Amino acid sequence: MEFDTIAAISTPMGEGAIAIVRLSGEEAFAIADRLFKGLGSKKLKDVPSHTIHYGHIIDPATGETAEEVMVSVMRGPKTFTKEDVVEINCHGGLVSVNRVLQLVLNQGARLAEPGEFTKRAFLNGRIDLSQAEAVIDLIRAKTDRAMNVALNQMDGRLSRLIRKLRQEILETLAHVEVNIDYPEYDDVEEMTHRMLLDKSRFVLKEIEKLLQTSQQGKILREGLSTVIVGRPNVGKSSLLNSLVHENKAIVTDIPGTTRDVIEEYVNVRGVPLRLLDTAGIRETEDIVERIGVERSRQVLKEADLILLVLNYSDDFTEEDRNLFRAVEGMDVIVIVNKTDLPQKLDMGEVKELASQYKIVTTSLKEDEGIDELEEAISSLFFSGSIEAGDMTYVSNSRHIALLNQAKNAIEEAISGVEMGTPIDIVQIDLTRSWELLGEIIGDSVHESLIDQLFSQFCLGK
Ligand SMILES: Nc1nc2c(c(=O)[nH]1)N(C=O)[C@@H](CNc1ccc(C(=O)N[C@@H](CCC(=O)O)C(=O)O)cc1)CN2
Ligand SMILES: Nc1nc2c(ncn2[C@@H]2O[C@H](COP(=O)(O)OP(=O)(O)OP(=O)(O)O)[C@@H](O)[C@H]2O)c(=O)[nH]1
Ligand SMILES: [Mg+2]
Repeated sequence: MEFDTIAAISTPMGEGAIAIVRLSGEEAFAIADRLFKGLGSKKLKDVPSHTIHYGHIIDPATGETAEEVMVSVMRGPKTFTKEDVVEINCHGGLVSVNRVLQLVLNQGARLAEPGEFTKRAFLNGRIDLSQAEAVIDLIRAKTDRAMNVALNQMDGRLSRLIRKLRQEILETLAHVEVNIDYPEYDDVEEMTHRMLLDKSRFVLKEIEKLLQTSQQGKILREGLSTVIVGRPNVGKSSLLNSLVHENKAIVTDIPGTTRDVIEEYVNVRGVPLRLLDTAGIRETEDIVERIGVERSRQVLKEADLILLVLNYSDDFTEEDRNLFRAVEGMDVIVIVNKTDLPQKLDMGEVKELASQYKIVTTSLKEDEGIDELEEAISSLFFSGSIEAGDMTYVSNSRHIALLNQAKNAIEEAISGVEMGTPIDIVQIDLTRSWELLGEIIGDSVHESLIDQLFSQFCLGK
């Protein structure tokens, strides 16, 4: 495939030691050669591939030196994009790289769109769609485990498994075709049914196995959505601050301090939490607070984990009881806070209501109980057993949705065979599952989806 030559700054905007302007495409060497002056009169187009060269960038309009650089030269197809790639390593700092980028664009390169380098790696066939999506996950990974999941997917593990399943389905379909051609043998129909069932059940089991990893996979990728709830003034914002080890949320002794939902990412012993501090839930006349309380109820519904905070130095109220009702059936840790103050709370009542939950007592003021809470969170979700190392996880909602649809199609094929539905109907279901699995790796996906996926990348990636 032939594309124009693109360029972008591939390092973050800001001061740093080095910043890179990357070029990819047919004209990459020619454009670089019009700007680069190395020692002697060597031309980048003539140097061996995968070598790096010291020299200067000269503004052709003025003849003045614009930058002192190192230039990497990589000839396609053995490059990230499979095209000719030049990377100009500039001094860090915004003026320097922007100046070099501008000169490169003046020479005919086009400014790359976000994700366009990776998109080319996909369009030129170096990686498939799920591998490209893993590149985004890798950049966004907030913990070691999330990074390992992304690395595995980038390495093509998920792709290989999906390809294997598609191959199984294809072979099954081919066998059915062959058998249909020999209807004169009596046992052919019987054989066809047997094989269809065996193969479909095998594929179904593999898809189910993958889907079973999706909950943990999603948590590793997006963080466990953890909502702190409790009556006003019990110490919810203090809890958020303790867990993130920073004063992120405003804490005062005025009930109703937090008005909006506050979101922070924190890594608790390898469990990535997306921590949400909410407005204390109570009936209120204050309009701003009321909106906040409504939002608290909203985020509650989407939570993976609830941290329900009670006040040790206050009576158990009807509002507390309502909270327990609101979180019924969810994963909950009950936190009894302010144990440094005199006890008023009836712990017997709490223990009764929270019989199926873990209860942790804290004094956030005295910095007590946080260790126990962190322990409770990590043991609740990983029971110490999760290791991203060797597992193939599905973590991407697009993949999960497609796997679920493929699963449904296979299930329909199976029940079709069992109920004696005509074989051509069963073939349609199997073909559909084959297509749905194909969308995961980007065989048979719509162009607008591809554009939308790559636009999530950062500039220069
Ligand atoms: N300077 C720099 N560092 C970088 C990147 C880059 O583009 N530039 N990468 C950008 O993300 C990552 C490295 N990823 C890469 C993946 C594949 C190839 C590549 O050339 N693959 C060839 C085989 C190369 C060979 O055999 O020597 C291929 O698969 O055909 C290059 C970089 C991280 N570090
Ligand atoms: N004595 C004592 N005071 C605490 C403790 N934890 C929090 N506080 C105090 O309780 C008050 C309320 O704390 P916040 O963290 O703002 O409570 P909140 O639940 O976020 O309150 P709202 O946002 O109004 O719903 C503040 O004055 C805190 O300093 C504790 O363990 N002991
Ligand atoms: Mg608060």
